[in-house]
Amino acid sequence: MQIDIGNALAAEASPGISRDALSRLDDRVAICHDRIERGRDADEFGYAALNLPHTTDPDAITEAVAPLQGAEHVLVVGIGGSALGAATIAGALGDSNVHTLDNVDPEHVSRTLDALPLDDTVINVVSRSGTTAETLANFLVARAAYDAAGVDWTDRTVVTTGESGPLRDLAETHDLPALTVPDGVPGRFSALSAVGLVPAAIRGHDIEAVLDGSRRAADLSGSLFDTPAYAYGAIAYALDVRGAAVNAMMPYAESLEPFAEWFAQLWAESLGKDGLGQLPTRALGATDQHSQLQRYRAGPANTLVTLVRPRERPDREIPATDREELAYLGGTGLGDLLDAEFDATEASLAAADRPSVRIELDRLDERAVGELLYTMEAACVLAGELYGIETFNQPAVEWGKRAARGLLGGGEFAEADAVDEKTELVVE
Ligand SMILES: O=P(O)(O)OC[C@H]1O[C@H](O)[C@H](O)[C@@H](O)[C@@H]1O
Repeated sequence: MQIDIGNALAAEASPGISRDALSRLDDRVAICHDRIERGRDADEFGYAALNLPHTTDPDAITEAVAPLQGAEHVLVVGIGGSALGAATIAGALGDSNVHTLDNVDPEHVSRTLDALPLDDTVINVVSRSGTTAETLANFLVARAAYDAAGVDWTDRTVVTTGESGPLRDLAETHDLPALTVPDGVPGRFSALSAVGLVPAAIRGHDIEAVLDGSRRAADLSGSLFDTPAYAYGAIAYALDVRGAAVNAMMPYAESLEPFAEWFAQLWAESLGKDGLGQLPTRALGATDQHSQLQRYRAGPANTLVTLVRPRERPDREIPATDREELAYLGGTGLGDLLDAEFDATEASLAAADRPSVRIELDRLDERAVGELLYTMEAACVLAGELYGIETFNQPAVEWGKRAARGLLGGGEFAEADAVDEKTELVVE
């Protein structure tokens, strides 16, 4: 994997960072790196996630799910960090048989359950805390659908959860295979544990190769000039403090769309604190060249565009045509066209002095997705150190969770009272 930060330099873009400032920033990166390494050595909360490439045991996961391997479909019931890692891995591997129930939109849940052959679908219910309302509600609904279809859900359910809690108890009651979310690993940093890997293992993907790829990125040095993760984290931070408050994640591969969603959670929940942090937005190349690119290039100069692509992909030829105006397309591939669009977008941003970063993966496979996930996690941890914020908590999100629970009568939560204090100015 390669990260090219050339188009984020001040000589090319505004906001951008000068080479001198980048060298000075590298001194701070070295200090942050020491902090990160201390955290990793002590397996401190959050920092422990950066040890997962070495601490996750792929054989234990494969063994636990062995009776369920070969299932045609996997339904992940989880939300946020308990769903997006698995979706990213399955997406990158082009596996459309890993489905996610995260939102509690009743129409979507019904449509998903109705479309699946439940007797050939494994449920992987995932919740670190074991208490998340959306996940538990969707799990109860899914179980009822299995019952209604005369399919025994207890034969087809794997639980991934913390050491204790309601889901752990449920696994014990029904003697379900249960994997543990490792201690010290927040949900959004857990993709390289059982949380992200169980669905891939059930579907027969090479999860050892995912971990192997992540190990390629896990050798962090103290300099941004030889650690791609630090280069990305440092550049994103430096451009944010110089005015790039938005980070548009724009992969040029449909199968990386879930990755952009995963990245958005990682970046927003980890770094959006104390009035700081970039707003991650999601875009898809080439589709969004025909919509959002207008804003990136000619709107307010507050956006860093992160372009991601595989260097190699299976191509599909565009048939030749005798129509003269289409002749340039004939005989090339759709992939060639996509690559040309990628290069054109990058150049068009540079020509307008707008910053971008180019991330290139060798190809979309297990190793590449492992490397990409780890790189972004380490980039995020570094950025958190540079901002001087607490990267691994999410108090603003917890506030909303408590308010919703209070409203549903799930306990006394002061946050729920705020709902009655809403100011209205209704126009009909
Ligand atoms: O894994 P769970 O405990 O169910 O949590 C699922 C999600 O819940 C919250 O919204 C947290 O802010 C997320 O970081 C977390 O990923």
